[in-house]
Amino acid sequence: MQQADLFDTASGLPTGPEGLTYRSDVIDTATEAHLIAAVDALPLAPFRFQGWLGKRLTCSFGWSYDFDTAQVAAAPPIPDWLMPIRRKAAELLAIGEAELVQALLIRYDPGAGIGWHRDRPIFGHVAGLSLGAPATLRLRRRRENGFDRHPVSLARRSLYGLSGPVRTLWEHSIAPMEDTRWSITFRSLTDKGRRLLG
Ligand SMILES: O=C(O)CCC(=O)C(=O)O
Ligand SMILES: [Fe+2]
Repeated sequence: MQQADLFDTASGLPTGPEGLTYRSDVIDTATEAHLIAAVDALPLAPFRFQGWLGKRLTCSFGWSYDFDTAQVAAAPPIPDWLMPIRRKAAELLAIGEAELVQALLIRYDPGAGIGWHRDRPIFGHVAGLSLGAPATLRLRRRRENGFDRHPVSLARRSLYGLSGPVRTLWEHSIAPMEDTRWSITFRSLTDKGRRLLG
């Protein structure tokens, strides 16, 4: 199996898929508690899908989006209290913060996860802050004979970024949680997204 891009050629150490970034401890514990309370105070709606993933609760700003509905619609503007997080997300992605026009807030209660998917192609860069229980972001890319896989441990209060190949060629998923996790993800639009949504 060809896995050259998963390893640094000089050191032989794994580097992970290109475009994957990660930063731990981007907020303190008081801010984490404040954000969790703020997310829980939102009108979180159960994802309409009937099944084991249905326990995921979401709220969107900028544009509403859920990975396996075909619908994208205008949503309320991103509130001020999310702006410091958006700034950190933009820093990690090395883009301007105004590019992150969409925010998706999710609560995964025990038993809730998110199945294998790539985010919709109208969206470009993705960055996500993890709150509450730690999780594993599972990454996979189809090969001729199976998959390359790269699990990423998401500590609470950490931020991950997905750009380039890990965003466009790799799928991601999160296994059903045992304890509650919240995530705050931000997305930019691709050229295609800008054409479609203006
Ligand atoms: O909760 C997360 O960090 C990932 C969410 C996700 O993959 C999505 O909403 O597209
Ligand atoms: Fe996703």
